[in-house]
Amino acid sequence: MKIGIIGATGYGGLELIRLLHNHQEVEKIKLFTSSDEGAIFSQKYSHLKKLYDQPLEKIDIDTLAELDVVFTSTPSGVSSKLLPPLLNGKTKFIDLSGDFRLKNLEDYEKWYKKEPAPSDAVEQSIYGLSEWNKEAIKEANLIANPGCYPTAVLLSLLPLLKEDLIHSDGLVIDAKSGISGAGNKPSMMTHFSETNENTAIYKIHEHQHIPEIEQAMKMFANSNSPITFTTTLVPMTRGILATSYAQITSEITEEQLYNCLVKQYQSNPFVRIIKETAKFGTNQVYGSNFCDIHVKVDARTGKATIVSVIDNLVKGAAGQAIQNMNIQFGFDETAGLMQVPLYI
Ligand SMILES: NC(=O)C1=CN([C@@H]2O[C@H](COP(=O)(O)OP(=O)(O)OC[C@H]3O[C@@H](n4cnc5c(N)ncnc54)[C@H](OP(=O)(O)O)[C@@H]3O)[C@@H](O)[C@H]2O)C=CC1
Ligand SMILES: CC(=O)N[C@@H](CCC(=O)OP(=O)(O)O)C(=O)O
Repeated sequence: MKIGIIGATGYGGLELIRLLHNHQEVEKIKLFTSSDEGAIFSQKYSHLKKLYDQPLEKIDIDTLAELDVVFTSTPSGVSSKLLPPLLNGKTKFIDLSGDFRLKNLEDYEKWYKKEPAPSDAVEQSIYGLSEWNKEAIKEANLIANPGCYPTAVLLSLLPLLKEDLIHSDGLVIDAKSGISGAGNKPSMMTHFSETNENTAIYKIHEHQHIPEIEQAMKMFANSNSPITFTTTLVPMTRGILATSYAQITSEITEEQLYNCLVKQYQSNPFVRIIKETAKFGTNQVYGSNFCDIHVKVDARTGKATIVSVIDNLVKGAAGQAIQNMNIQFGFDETAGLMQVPLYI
């Protein structure tokens, strides 16, 4: 496999390189830049010395068209312009940004405040929630890799919504993320002195992942309710913990919710349903492609608390993108991805 990474210098790109490095099917990785053509990659990132001492290349349409698969790990508004002219060639594309996820172009404009991708490109894109869209992913030329928060939220809620074990009405989702979720460009949001010793809620009711979660709830669980979704930055580098609060449908027990999740994911290597646990946190998936899910019912309120954790850069971005490549090309789904989490 000859692979290209656009946005190789960013956090998602670096994580793609780390994971693809040990992938048996990968022969060559070309690294592209929009801002530093010719720079030796390992001089920018010393941890890659003796591994990637190659120059960064200019993004060139003809070079991209020669590759088997190209990952675009770029800010929103980039791949929507770059990829459409390339979509009918032999190269397959996996986009980590939000540019091709939302089928309703007005939603993209409203939530991302940017011009949407051309409608025919959006139409042919396949939503890459690996565990839920495998058949379509196998045939895809363009995969819209899910957002980090939607991955954590959807994997935990879809089975329960699909089986009508929880009500979609009144669903409240409170998600927390490490700072690397915001990429490598520092800002007032992510500056050390703003994030250290601080926990801050942001984009209240305005987060761009709201329409993505609602779209997928409709697509995979036939659920039409609007969600309440909030996001909080916590002072750590990696990890997402998403907690959802849902009213259970009558007479449903905790055991039934647990069994539903186990059944849904029994043949999926990266989703683990955790039953008894004194604590449940992001370190149990750190650096890995796992999504762990835990569910508890509060008999007093009739509500279920459903919690999931992922590493935003792995299952929430590069790991899921490689899992999708594996599915697309008929490789073992776990190829390059069975890291033991870095617990401590
Ligand atoms: N961080 C995360 O946890 C997750 C991120 N995502 C999404 O993935 C994408 C990448 O995220 P992340 O890696 O964190 O972002 P970063 O900001 O860390 O990196 C983005 C990279 O894109 C490149 N880039 C910037 N502008 C352009 C352009 N006009 N054309 C081509 N390349 C460009 C830059 O590299 P250079 O200057 O060398 O070209 C930059 O290093 C984003 O859309 C993000 O929202 C999705 C899930 C999780
Ligand atoms: C911590 C943090 O700032 N996270 C980012 C996630 C960005 C992202 O992944 O955005 P797209 O999926 O839309 O590309 C945020 O909340 O906007």
